[in-house]
Amino acid sequence: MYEANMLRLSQRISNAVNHFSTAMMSGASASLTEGSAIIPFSNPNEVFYNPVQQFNRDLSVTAIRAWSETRSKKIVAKSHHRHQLLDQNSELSQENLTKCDTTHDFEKNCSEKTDSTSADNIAGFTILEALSATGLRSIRYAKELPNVKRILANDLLENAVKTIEKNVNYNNVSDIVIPNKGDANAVMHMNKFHYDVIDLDPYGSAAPFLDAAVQSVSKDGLLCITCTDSAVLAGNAYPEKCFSNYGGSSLRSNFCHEQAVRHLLYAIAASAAKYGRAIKPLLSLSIDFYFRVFVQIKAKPVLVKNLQSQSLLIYHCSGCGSFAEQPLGKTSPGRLPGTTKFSNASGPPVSANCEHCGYVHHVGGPLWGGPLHDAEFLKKMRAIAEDLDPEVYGTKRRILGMLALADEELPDVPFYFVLSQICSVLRSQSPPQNIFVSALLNAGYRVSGSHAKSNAIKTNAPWSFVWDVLRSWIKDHPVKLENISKTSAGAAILEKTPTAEVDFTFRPDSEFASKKEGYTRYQMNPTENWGPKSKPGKRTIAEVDSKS
Ligand SMILES: C[S@@+](CC[C@H](N)C(=O)[O-])C[C@H]1O[C@@H](n2cnc3c(N)ncnc32)[C@H](O)[C@@H]1O
Ligand SMILES: [Zn+2]
Repeated sequence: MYEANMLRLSQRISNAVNHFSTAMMSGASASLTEGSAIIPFSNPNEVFYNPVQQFNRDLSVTAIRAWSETRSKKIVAKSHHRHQLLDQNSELSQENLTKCDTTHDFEKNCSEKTDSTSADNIAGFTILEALSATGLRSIRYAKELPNVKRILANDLLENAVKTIEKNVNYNNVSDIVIPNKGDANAVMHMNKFHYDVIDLDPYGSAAPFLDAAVQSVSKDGLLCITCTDSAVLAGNAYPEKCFSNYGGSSLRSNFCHEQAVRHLLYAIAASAAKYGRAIKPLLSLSIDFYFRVFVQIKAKPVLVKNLQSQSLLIYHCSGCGSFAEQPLGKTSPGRLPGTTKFSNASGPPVSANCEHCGYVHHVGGPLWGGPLHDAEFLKKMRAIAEDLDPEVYGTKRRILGMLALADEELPDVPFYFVLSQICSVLRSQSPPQNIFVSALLNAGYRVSGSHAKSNAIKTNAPWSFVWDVLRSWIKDHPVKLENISKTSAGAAILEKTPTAEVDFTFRPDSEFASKKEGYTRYQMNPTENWGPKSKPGKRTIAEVDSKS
């Protein structure tokens, strides 16, 4: 199944790019089809195109559809409610009608109000693609998203904007997509609360654009944000750079990919908070070499108060890899019913040295500690994805796989460990994953995988129990003590005898549901040079070919 999926994906990339490069070499004009868009090329160096990001674009079309359908439903429900209120008070309705007849301005206002309940106006929304390159994404949005009213396809470069114009005309979407030359930040700062959807897909980090984006997006609008600077966000070499770009220090850890997503969400939330806006992450993913989040912006200052308790530091043991969260704030019920009290959290959750192995902790963060995804949104998106035409959406199976994984993640448990990696601390063979998971479930703990890493385990079980499970396993599957250094973290953990009863009886629910659904769950890098694409002008046909 996995090989077949890989082959299909490689073939799609190869077909798209071969079509392009073969025609180029013969001097003929060439075009590339992705989704419903066709992009003609005359020179591979003139613009940016990264075929491996088709997943990002397919996923984004699906996510924006899910957001817009939910939004339309809410607007219709609100409008019905308003009409019901008006009907109940016929006197007031009559008064309004009379005023409409007599006052020009009010008439206009009334007709706008009437229009605003018509199906088109209710669902219509605007998009800013702030860093557009070829316009491919905007063209796909125009063709594939029902009810999109207007899209501004913006780029800083003259050449890129010319290409966007050419592509927009070629695809007959000039009634919807407006090419624009401008600095993304200037465009957003000049249009506060303006765009219903803002898509940021930069080279590297989106950090320089966050402050403008959180202000330019409309109330309940959607931010779709990519970051490809994974060395900063998920690596351990640049904690200071992560701190300056995203407001939190990165750590070397097995959970670095989820940590990266949480750094990005924290940076968006911290930017938004300054303007009385709060974030609601709808879907937050670590994908291949980049991160992509879909975040709704709520213009409710009262929600901003939660940011302190939704932010956390992470203590990570340098010896055994165990970790503990330190929330920065605490909420509790206020004195008056329905109110909330906000206060500082108590801590720290660990001592200077790890209680399990004695090594020191490193501190990372602050980062976003709230949920990564919204369950309702995932349900909606999965339903939409089920109906996608695989001929148009070449990455449909992967979208379904990724959404299934995201959907089963424990929403209130940040981070995860990888069984083989904690076993290597003890120089032990890994128990089968389902047996290990069964032991946690049998003890009453919750367990899930993570979309961010295959074989990851998220659990609310305390580390003391996790180590006891492995100590109990080792009793029946002994390790060679001579292979373990006396000063190692593993030796310190194995010195202790297990105190908890561990029941390894197999549980059917230890097999994660997403596995059974047969979708592409974890994509391996299918091509050479898999990664972010270089800027235009730096590529050759050979480089483009090497993708095939
Ligand atoms: C990674 S590409 C965008 C790819 C595109 N979104 C897609 O899906 O194919 C980044 C683009 O951002 C543009 N860019 C870089 N800095 C910018 C800025 N400050 N304002 C507007 N555009 C900018 C670059 O010219 C480049 O075309
Ligand atoms: Zn430790």
